[in-house]
Amino acid sequence: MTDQFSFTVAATDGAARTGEIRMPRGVIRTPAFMPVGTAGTVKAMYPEQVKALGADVVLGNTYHLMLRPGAERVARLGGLHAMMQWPYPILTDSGGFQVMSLAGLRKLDETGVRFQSHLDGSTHLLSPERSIEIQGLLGSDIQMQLDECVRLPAPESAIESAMRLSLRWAERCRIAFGDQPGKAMFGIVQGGDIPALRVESAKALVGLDLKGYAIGGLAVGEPQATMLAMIETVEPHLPTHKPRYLMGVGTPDDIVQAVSRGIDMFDCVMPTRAGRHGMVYTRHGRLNLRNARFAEDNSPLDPDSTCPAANLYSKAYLHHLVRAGEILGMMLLTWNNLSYYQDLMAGLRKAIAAGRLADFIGETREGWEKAER
Ligand SMILES: CNc1nc2c(CC[C@H]3O[C@@H](OC)[C@H](OC)[C@@H]3O)c3nc(N)[nH]c(=O)c3cc2[nH]1
Repeated sequence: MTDQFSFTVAATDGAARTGEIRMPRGVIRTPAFMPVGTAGTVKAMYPEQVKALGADVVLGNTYHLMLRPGAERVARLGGLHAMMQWPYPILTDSGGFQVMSLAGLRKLDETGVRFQSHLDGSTHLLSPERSIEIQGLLGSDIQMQLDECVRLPAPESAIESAMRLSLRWAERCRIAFGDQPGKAMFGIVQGGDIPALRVESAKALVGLDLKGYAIGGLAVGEPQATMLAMIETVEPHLPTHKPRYLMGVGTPDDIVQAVSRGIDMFDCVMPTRAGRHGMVYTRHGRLNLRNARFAEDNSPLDPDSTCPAANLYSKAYLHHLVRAGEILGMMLLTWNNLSYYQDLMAGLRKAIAAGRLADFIGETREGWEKAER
């Protein structure tokens, strides 16, 4: 049987690539932005809308879903795709990052992470094997290894031990995942802001011959320059014929910078979370619609956008909804933001295919500067 998970690079422009990941549940056009649907929903959006905007894959999260509604329950109910009415690919994170940032009492050792639920204080063990088992129960198409992500800045000793633990956990996840045609398990490169550790992590993971490689441990408080330097450090050691996923990134500028350095996949809560708080991303930059200057601005966010949230409603109305805390405000701004992110990704894919990425990035950044003035 041909392997049902394939990645094809259609064109390159410098280190940037555009291509497709083909899986049984659908095709993921890269560079891809993956809307975050942590608890089985992309907040404030209908799944049909998310698809219509151009998203080919959404994210779920082991930590949240194992606590509520529970992985075995999701499996009994037919899996995440059926529950959330998203028949396309789903990528699930392994939960480690969340445990370290959300859970109550937690103890990390070689076995895994023991923690107390932030919902009801119940105790849980998230081991590499259990994380893969949960992702399987959810029905995830692309599963992430369990890893230890260290926030930056951090002592080199902490970064080194987390990187080595993550490598040992990658091997255990690979054994637990076994051979599931049509599904994939990605390794996660760690190593903080230390180039030698980053290279060691990348080389060891590539030695496991995984289907794809994430760069983790970034967008955890470090300056953008450090994040970009680590991408440049790791990228040459990752195979060109497999996808690269930069976890938790990022702003539109982060994304264009990382795409030009060879990243294929992104996830970030920014467009959805910011939308719920009145912040919008447009071709003309970022606007805070809570600002009184919009109270009588009858112009739409972007008349040239195909998204009704951007070309139909006035800033004044959106400002009113945000100030009034109206649910429609969250819905429209989330819709606008995800639409802008997907338009940006479509523009990047097109520019790489045409060999004009540098021009596209220049034009895009010029547009952002307009609003800031
Ligand atoms: C924001 N910066 C950032 N996010 C990161 C995430 C996803 C968080 C996960 O949390 C949820 O969003 C809040 C998403 O879950 C659906 C996401 O996958 C990471 N996940 C793992 N396993 N390892 C990392 O090194 C890592 C680093 C990150 N840096």
